[in-house]
Amino acid sequence: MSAAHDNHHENSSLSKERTKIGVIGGGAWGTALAMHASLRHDTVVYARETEVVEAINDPSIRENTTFLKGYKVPEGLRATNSMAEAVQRSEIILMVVPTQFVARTMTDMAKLLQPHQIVVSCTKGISVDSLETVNQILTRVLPEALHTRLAYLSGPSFAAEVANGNPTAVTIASKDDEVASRVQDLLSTNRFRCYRTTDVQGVELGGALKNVLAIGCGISDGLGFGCNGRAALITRGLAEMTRLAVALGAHPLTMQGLAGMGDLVLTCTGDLSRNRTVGIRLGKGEQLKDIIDSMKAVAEGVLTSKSTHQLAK
Ligand SMILES: NC(=O)C1=CN([C@@H]2O[C@H](COP(=O)(O)OP(=O)(O)OC[C@H]3O[C@@H](n4cnc5c(N)ncnc54)[C@H](O)[C@@H]3O)[C@@H](O)[C@H]2O)C=CC1
Ligand SMILES: O=C(CO)COP(=O)(O)O
Repeated sequence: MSAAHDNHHENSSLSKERTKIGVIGGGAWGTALAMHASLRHDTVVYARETEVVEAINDPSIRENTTFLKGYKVPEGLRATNSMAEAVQRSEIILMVVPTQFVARTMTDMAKLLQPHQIVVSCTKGISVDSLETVNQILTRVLPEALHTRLAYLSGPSFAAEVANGNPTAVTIASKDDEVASRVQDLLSTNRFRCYRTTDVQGVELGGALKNVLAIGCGISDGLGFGCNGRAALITRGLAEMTRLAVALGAHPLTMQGLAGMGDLVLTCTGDLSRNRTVGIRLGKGEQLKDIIDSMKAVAEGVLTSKSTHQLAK
């Protein structure tokens, strides 16, 4: 099967191997992925916020009450305020911080990493300052020995649904297929199906660009434009995403997979989307600053729309 597609992963080959996983970032997605990983592996999540660590570890709470309220974490999951603890013990490190903090966080992490470890970015955005994708940031700030140890997880996956154990499928991208395959093996379960590809650029751009269109669809819905308008935005939006991504080196078929169309449809239609919610509120007449100020969570599409505009020009 072509490496540019989501490669099918047979259920029968689900591995039971156990390893150590560290998750960097205790927001909604970091927490949901840590909850998922802890069902199979010895997992520690690093969070900056003391209250997040305390609430997850407190036997009477066992929830990330700040970013993912309402979902009890599995028994084995532990949180820490020490990045070194989460990184140094782990074979796989899931990096789940918003785009604007990736460079700083990974510069701190660089001195803790060993070349046998694998770093999986689960972030979806394009830097507004440098117009870099996360892959470009990581290859700039991490030592060369780690450049082949990088992977990217993307696709339609609301944190709350993963935390709830709902069926989900994602794509794992790495320029080194063995690295993608290792991550695929270790993260797959019968409720969380991982496909894989070597098209890092396509997977990253799909995940970043769909957030911009989700804001657009939200605006359309907020204005009451209805289903016709939304379907037009999704369809023509996918064509625009594909043109930009291909111009930047992506494989066009990646945009038809989970990290492209899959996540675009989810985020443009699903009411759990923060980006879509920002758009709906804009469409109803609120000011962007007021919307952002009222949110604890990040809506990556706001800054990525600026980056995308620059890249398109
Ligand atoms: N929430 C979701 O359903 C999904 C989110 N993602 C992506 O995951 C990434 C992280 O998002 P969430 O976990 O949802 O975050 P969130 O919006 O729930 O929480 C904000 C995060 O930003 C971190 N943060 C705030 N200030 C910081 C700083 N100065 N330095 C470092 N980190 C700081 C917080 O610690 C927290 O982890 C984003 O790129 C998002 O697009 C991807 C798939 C699903
Ligand atoms: O990327 C996501 C689901 O795949 C989450 O989207 P939002 O950030 O818009 O909530």
